[in-house]
Amino acid sequence: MGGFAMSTSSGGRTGEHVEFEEKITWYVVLCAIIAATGGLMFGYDIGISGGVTSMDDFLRKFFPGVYVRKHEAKESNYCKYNNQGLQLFTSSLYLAAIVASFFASKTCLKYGRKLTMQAASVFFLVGVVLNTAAVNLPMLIIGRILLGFGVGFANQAVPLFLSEMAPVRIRGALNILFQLQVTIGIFIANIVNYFTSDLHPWGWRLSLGLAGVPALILFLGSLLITETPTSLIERNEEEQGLQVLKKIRGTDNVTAEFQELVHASEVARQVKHPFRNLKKRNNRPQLIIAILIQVFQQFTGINAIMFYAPVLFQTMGFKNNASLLSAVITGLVNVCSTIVSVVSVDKFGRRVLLLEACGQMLIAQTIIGGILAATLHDSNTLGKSMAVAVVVMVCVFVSGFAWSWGPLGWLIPSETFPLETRTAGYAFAVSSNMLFTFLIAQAFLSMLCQMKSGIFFFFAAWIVVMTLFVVFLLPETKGIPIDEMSERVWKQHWFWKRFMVEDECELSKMEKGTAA
Ligand SMILES: OC[C@H]1O[C@](O)(CO)[C@@H](O)[C@@H]1O
Repeated sequence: MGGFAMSTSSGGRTGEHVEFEEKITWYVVLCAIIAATGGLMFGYDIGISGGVTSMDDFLRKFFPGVYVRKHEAKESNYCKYNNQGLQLFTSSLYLAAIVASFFASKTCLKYGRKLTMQAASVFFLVGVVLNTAAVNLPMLIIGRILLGFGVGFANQAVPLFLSEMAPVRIRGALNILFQLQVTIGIFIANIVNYFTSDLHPWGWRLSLGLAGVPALILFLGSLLITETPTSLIERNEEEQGLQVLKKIRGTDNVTAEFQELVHASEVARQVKHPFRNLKKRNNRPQLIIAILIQVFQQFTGINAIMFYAPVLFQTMGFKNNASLLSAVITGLVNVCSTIVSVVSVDKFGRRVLLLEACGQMLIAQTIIGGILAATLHDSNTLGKSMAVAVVVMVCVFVSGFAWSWGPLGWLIPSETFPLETRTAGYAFAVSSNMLFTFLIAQAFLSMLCQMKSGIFFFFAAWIVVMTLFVVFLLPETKGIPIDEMSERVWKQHWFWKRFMVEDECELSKMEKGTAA
């Protein structure tokens, strides 16, 4: 088995340190890249809706009222796109994904991560067909709901798959391949929109139809990849789990890691109701963090920019093409900065990236808000230099987000839950992301209309809150094997350790119960 690096990391579940031998094999990297195309589907969708909703042909067909308003000079730019139906087009996908993530947590547990990914691609493909052929609003929205099922299933299965496959030493990097593909998806979508906006009257159909490409890649690719050893062992296929572990680690010497996985799955098997178990005190730290990190990710205001960048730039007085082009630029910054995260997250750790980015995003949001407040009062356009300054600040904001809250919102929840609550706990992370993505998608244009430039100060205030959250409540998880998090992270943390005490009592009760 080919490998391109040799690594050992410490393992051992009760404080004793056992060495894991693990090569980083090409096979593991290939599986990770294929699985991460789930992120491409999600990202393409995020990027495509903003552009499509600013295309005249699309508006004329499905939202004629908005079309008329867009071209009336008297309407304030801030309110042109304020239409609940239009926002529902963007946000219905996320509503569906909230529900889907809970179903997906069950399929992940029962049928595995791989099958859940395949289901995701099938939902997505059917949704794409409906969207591309849409002749009326219901068809469009039903298509979006199916896409939402696809996204919910993929976002649940893919990051878990990546964290479980990864050798500890590069767990952060491999997991971030998911978010990297999200950003690539957004970027490709921005470029597609830039070209299709000139194809009248069917350019929007092409934009929506091309979403089928990543879904097809995920479907075909998932036939080639393996299930994770964790999931195999969890489903009583221990022998196969052992073989897969040997294959992905590139060595036969996997006994220590295998034993840890078997132990984790034995503990997990005693838990009959993972969702009920999540309510226990000792699971609270992971759950609170998984939810908050996703809520905060959305309250950075990222999707105000991702969904509505073209609309936002038009609000600032950019012409149609200039605003689509600016969205392409921010999309590129998003991809490149996520690569920074891939190479630095396992070196500098999670907290450093999150905190640095908070400073950067706070400055950018405040400056954007300041410029808009100062210049967009009387006229509907920014001067040239101010327009450039806004685009630069949007890039500063996006880059900070892209090497921190974007990827780590998925990474941290996927690496902190013990196996017995992992899929259930992770479903809360996914659904919180979807819920708050939905809220921002649904509310942003109305908020922009009401609060005008104040909306940027609103997001800036949240960034202050999330900085405090990281400083005081978020422990570092870099380089720690997932099944040792409880010992080495939660029980050591100044605040969260009080939640873990009960764990000991319960464990000993449980052990006595099994011994009796
Ligand atoms: O890259 C930006 C994108 O990343 C996400 O936060 C997902 O992690 C999306 O909500 C956002 O649109």
